[in-house]
This record gives sequence, C-alpha cells and structure tokens, in this order.
Amino acid sequence: MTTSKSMQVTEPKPVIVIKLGGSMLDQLTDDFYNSFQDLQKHYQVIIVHGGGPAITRLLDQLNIEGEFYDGLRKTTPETLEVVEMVLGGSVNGKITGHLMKKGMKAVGVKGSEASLLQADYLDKENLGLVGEVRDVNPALLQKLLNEGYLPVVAPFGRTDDHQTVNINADVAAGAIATAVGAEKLLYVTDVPGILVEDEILALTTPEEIEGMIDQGTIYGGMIPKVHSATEALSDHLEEVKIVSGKKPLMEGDMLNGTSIRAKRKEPVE
Ligand SMILES: Nc1ncnc2c1ncn2[C@@H]1O[C@H](COP(=O)(O)OP(=O)(O)O)[C@@H](O)[C@H]1O
Ligand SMILES: CC(=O)N[C@@H](CCC(=O)OP(=O)(O)O)C(=O)O
Repeated sequence: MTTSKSMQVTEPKPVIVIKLGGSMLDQLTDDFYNSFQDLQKHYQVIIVHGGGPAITRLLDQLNIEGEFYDGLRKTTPETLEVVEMVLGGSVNGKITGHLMKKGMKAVGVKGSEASLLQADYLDKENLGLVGEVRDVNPALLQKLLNEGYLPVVAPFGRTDDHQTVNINADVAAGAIATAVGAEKLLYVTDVPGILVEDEILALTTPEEIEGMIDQGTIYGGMIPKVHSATEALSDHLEEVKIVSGKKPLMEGDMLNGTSIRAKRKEPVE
C-alpha cells in the first residue's frame, strides 16, 4: 500500500555574504562567533575573510619587504607563498575552527579551487601576482549551502594559466555575493561604519561615496570596501552594510553601521 505524503516545498533561505576584515579577526569574541548560529536561522551564510595585518606580521618576521599600491599588496612569488600560508592556512583554519567549536558545519574553501574565482592579472608589471575577478563559479558554494555547510572562503583566484593569485578580500566578497544572488552583503571591520567627522553615516549612495573619496573623507582600506559594495548593488541586493566586529551580529543589529543603497531612501529591515 502506498501512502501519499503531503509535499512540503520550503523556500530556500536567502544568502548572506559576510566579509570578515583582517583588522578585527584577532579581536572577534565568542559572542560574535555565536551570532552566526542565529544568522543561520534566517540565512544561508557564506563568510569571506581577509587577514592583511597577519600577512604583514609574518612578512616582517621573515624580513620580506611589503609594498602597497592603492591599498593592494604587491605580490611576488615569495610573498604569495606567505599569503597562502597565512590566509589559506592559519587564518582560514582559525575562523573555521571557532565556528566548528560552536557546532556549525564550517568548511574552509580557497577561491582558487573548484573554479570559484576565475581571475586575470590586475597589473602584473606593478602588482605581480594580484588578481581581479573575471568570473565566479558558485557551484561548489551552492552545493555546500544546500547541505547545510557554512563555507569560509579565503580570497584567492586562479588565472587561465593556472597561477594562484592574491585577491583583495573585499573584492572577492562582492563578486561572490553577486554570483550567488545574495540578498545581503556585510563588511565587518574595525570601525562602526563610514565615519564623517567622527559621526557614523547611517545611509549613503554610490554618488556620495565618490564625492567622499575625492574629498579624502574615505581613504585607504575603506576604498575597496565601498567600491565593491557599490558594484554589488542590484535589484536583488538592495543594501550593503559596513558594520563593526566589536559587537555580535544579531539580526536586529543589521540596522547599525552604514547602509549603502543605490538611492537615498530610509533603510528597511
Ligand atoms: N570615512 C571612513 N570611515 C571609517 N573608516 C575609514 C574611513 N576612511 C578610511 N577608513 C579606514 O578604513 C579602515 C578599515 O579598512 P581596513 O583597514 O582595510 O579594514 P579590514 O581589514 O576590516 O578590511 C578603518 O580602520 C579606517 O582606518
Ligand atoms: C591584493 C591584496 O592586497 N590582497 C590582500 C588580501 C587580504 C585582505 O584583503 O585582507 P583585509 O581584508 O584584512 O584587508 C592582502 O594581501 O593583504
């Protein structure tokens, strides 16, 4: 005898991409890591992490000179080896380990693998092995999300000539958010949002951002964040947030920090 089971079709949860900045990684608290459990009740979560300060520390210890152009690290083959050790090794392992300790199914993923981040050289002559994202293949991430895993992505890409390249983590997060059709993109950093004369800007637009860059109000590591945020905005992803990592990321807290939207209107839940 066959029994007819009622088919329950449940909508997949929306995707949220959270970029964890290297500026905060050493200071993230237990409560902060706990908040991913809460977020997973509402979203499928993807983490993309940086780790610039940790890379610089190890390069200094090894007496390898670092050079930056417009906030991007000039990456020689020797530097890349260190970047891979730090981002692909210790940093990725630490974040994944913290989440697993909390009972989450976290899994480390390198952007250079499974055709995830397909890259071109950004400016080989001046920057060496630094990539810009040409295309993203989110198939692996989607499979992992469907199985309830929480992917933790290290920002590497792979060129057509099979070279691993170093990609700015803000750029990687924006590209991944677009490719997976994320509904939310959050940049977690060491400041509570975009600051103008020490005040947090609650809401801003790409147009205003360009003005603030021209005036020097937005500079340094904030520039790749706001540019990636602007590029990721779409009908599907209406808002990108820049928030502090000093507090846990509760669903309600999404209203804190700076909201970047295509047009000026009040932030919505
Ligand atoms: N208008 C601004 N408001 C806040 N921070 C800014 C602004 N302009 C530049 N910054 C800098 O951006 C930094 C955050 O970027 P970055 O150091 O790259 O962090 P992360 O490692 O989290 O990506 C802040 O610590 C601050 O020094
Ligand atoms: C090309 C390039 O500059 N890559 C970055 C990748 C890490 C990163 O972006 O880390 P944060 O998010 O902590 O800045 C770097 O080597 O520092």
